[in-house]
Amino acid sequence: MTSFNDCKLNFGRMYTYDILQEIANHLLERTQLRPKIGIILGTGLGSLANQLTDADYIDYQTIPHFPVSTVEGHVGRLIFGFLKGVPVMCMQGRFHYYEGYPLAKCSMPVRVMKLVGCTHLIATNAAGGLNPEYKVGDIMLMKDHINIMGFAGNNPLQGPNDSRFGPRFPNMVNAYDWKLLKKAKEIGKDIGIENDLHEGVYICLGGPNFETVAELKMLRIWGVDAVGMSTVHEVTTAVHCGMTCFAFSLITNLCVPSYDLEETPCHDDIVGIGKRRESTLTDLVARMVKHIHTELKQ
Ligand SMILES: O=P(O)(O)O[C@@H]1C[C@H](O)[C@@H](CO)O1
Ligand code: HPA
Repeated sequence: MTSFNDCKLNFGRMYTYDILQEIANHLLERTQLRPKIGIILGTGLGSLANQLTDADYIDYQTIPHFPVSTVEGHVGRLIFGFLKGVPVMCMQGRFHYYEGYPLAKCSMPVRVMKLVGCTHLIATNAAGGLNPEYKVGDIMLMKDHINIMGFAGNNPLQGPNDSRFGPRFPNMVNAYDWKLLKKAKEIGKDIGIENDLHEGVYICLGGPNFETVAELKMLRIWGVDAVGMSTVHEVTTAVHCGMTCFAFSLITNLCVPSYDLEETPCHDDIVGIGKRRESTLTDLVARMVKHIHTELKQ
């Protein structure tokens, strides 16, 4: 018979407050930096980390209780460094549900960010563009998400609630900070990408398969603009523990609900688009980081 403890393990709830504090303390011993901003780099977006200076690199496998990244394009290390002079904590590689990790484990690093002292989360991802106006290489600022896995009873906050992180029933209205969204649109204009910039609704599916035509048709009716396999559980966890969130999707492929397609999504192409858009994405993130840093000082 399955015991309560087995359930806790199965659902990734081995990440108690004490364990997460142990991880955070371990990290704080390995770096002098005390960042307020945590960044998660999505598929193909990892090279943004190359812009960090005076950095401390901490491989996931050297951190107690940390999982490893198993997906190509996700290096698997934490980087504490300066992005254009602002200290940040950056995940170069994230954890996905399809890798076999429970959602609470996938989003565990967000709680570690919180315990390290981060007040803000910037999450990025590669996603398929379902909105017919989107082009490959566009950026979709996330204004909202649909937590379909949560609808199906799979949520990173499931299980006993530890109120040191947040309330039992957190509010998800305005999960994505509208002031940061507005700022990102201004920055988009400043750097001349306003024609490639959208705001929209993201959905995280379990993956690892891409979607069927029938699924894409359904998601369009639901008002989804971009389809991916991450971020929602990370943002849910961040909002629960009171972090301010900003997130965007790089549109790496088009999700066309048709059976007559010459091209279908492919992971290698998805990784490649991130590399192609590296300088724009770095510029956007760096300017957002600078803005948040300035706001925090006021
Ligand atoms: O980590 P993200 O959400 O950026 O990765 C997306 C979803 C899959 O992991 C992968 C598919 O190529 O890219
Ligand atoms: N579907 C789901 N996840 C994705 C896609 C997609 O088309 N592209 C990048 N991540």
